[in-house]
Amino acid sequence: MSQAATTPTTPQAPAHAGAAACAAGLSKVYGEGETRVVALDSVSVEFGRGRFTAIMGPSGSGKSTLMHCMAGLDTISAGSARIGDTELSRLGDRQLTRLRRDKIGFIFQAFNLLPTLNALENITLPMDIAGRKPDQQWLDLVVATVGLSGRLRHRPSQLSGGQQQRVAVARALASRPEIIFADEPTGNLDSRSGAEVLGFLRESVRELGQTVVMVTHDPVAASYADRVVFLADGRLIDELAAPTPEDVLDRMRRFDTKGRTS
Ligand SMILES: Nc1ncnc2c1ncn2[C@@H]1O[C@H](COP(=O)(O)OP(=O)(O)OP(=O)(O)O)[C@@H](O)[C@H]1O
Repeated sequence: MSQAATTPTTPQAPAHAGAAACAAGLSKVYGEGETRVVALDSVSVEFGRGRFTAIMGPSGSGKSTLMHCMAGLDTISAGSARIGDTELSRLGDRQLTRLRRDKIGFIFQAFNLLPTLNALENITLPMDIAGRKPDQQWLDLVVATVGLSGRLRHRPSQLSGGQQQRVAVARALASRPEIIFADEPTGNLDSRSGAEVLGFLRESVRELGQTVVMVTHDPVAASYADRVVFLADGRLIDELAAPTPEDVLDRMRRFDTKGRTS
């Protein structure tokens, strides 16, 4: 990565009780010698409880790496990453697996549903695997919120792309995780289905108090969030509150210009 990264505008963010997740001085280095890549360079950020945060930045800026490190899917090289009060670097593999299962919901670009199970079975699968009984009232609320009540017996192949992603959203919400990480959740959807899925994510934050962190390239998708944080060259360089698509686009253009002239 370039050494000429822009000065971070966000102050070092210490862990505090109100954050669903937080990173402090988080660095991630891949490879060594000539293949060494600093994917994250001392990133400090908090993801507030009950808030919807979008992570944006150019290709290769470290968005997925940040998400993977925060979700315990990848190890960190320096600094700290916490989910709630739990410091991830202190956990062994089995504890990390349990943490991901019990505290984190995931939504990916590919819906990752099991084709032989119907919508309801897909939604409750992670809890079935964990041997946990779903809270029926909560499950009913989640299913109603994402508008799937009439589709629960359908298999993924009998659902549209947007409906399949809504099943994935419901699956992520079903266990009431501490935090949901979504990686380009609308990347495979047309704009109308994408808007629906983003609307449901937004509603899960507003109505159900869920915490959502979403990686996206799309300024319109980012505008559904309460806050956008921007990465460039592995550093957190800026953030926007209550973003409109125009604000986000404008900010991205400015970074582009800086990148070309520096
Ligand atoms: N497993 C890996 N081994 C080596 N380098 C990696 C690995 N994963 C990511 N990188 C490098 O780390 C940097 C950040 O990658 P990352 O995938 O986090 O970026 P991104 O912002 O999510 O990009 P995109 O928008 O293209 O998905 C890139 O330079 C990438 O090449």
